[in-house]
Amino acid sequence: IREEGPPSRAHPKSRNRKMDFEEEWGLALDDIDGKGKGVRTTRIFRAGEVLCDYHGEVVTEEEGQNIHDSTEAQETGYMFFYKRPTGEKMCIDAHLHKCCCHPDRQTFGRRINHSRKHANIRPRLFRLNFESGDRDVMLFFATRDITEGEEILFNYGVNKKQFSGEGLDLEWLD
Ligand SMILES: C[S@@+](CC[C@H](N)C(=O)[O-])C[C@H]1O[C@@H](n2cnc3c(N)ncnc32)[C@H](O)[C@@H]1O
Repeated sequence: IREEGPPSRAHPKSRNRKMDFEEEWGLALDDIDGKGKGVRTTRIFRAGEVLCDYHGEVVTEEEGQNIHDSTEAQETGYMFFYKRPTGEKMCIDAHLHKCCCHPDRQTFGRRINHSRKHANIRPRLFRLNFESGDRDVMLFFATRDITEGEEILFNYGVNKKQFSGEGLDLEWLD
């Protein structure tokens, strides 16, 4: 997954603390024919709205490549390579199912499938200030109104050669 690059909304009032935030926010994990897992909306999202982030550990491209090369092939699809406006090449590593900041729950960004032709969200890079310091955050925005129950998809911006680890049957990489 490769991309270049504030609005954030207040968290909705918590109705059920056990519910994953993103489920409450309007996203749910689902089995998608021929794609494994994917993410669907559970409410309408308006064009321009933020759906979620691509959550993971921010590392340099080189570190990301090393992790990629030493990780099982089926886990290597969970890495988002991008370039900062300053030109630095970086990677958000989400190959682990749970991250160290949310060890009790899964995040949805890593489960979003690819489509070039039917993408309905797009990633944008932000540099946000946290108590722990400034951090890169990749947010997904709706590119059009999205109805309830739609699968959310974004353009990975990769070609078949970059996915050679998965074999030659990559018709899905439209
Ligand atoms: C970031 S993961 C997406 C979530 C993944 N489907 C899962 O079950 O965890 C990327 C991997 O999902 C699969 N994938 C993504 N988009 C797809 C599509 N349009 N059709 C089929 N498989 C897809 C590929 O195996 C890819 O390496």
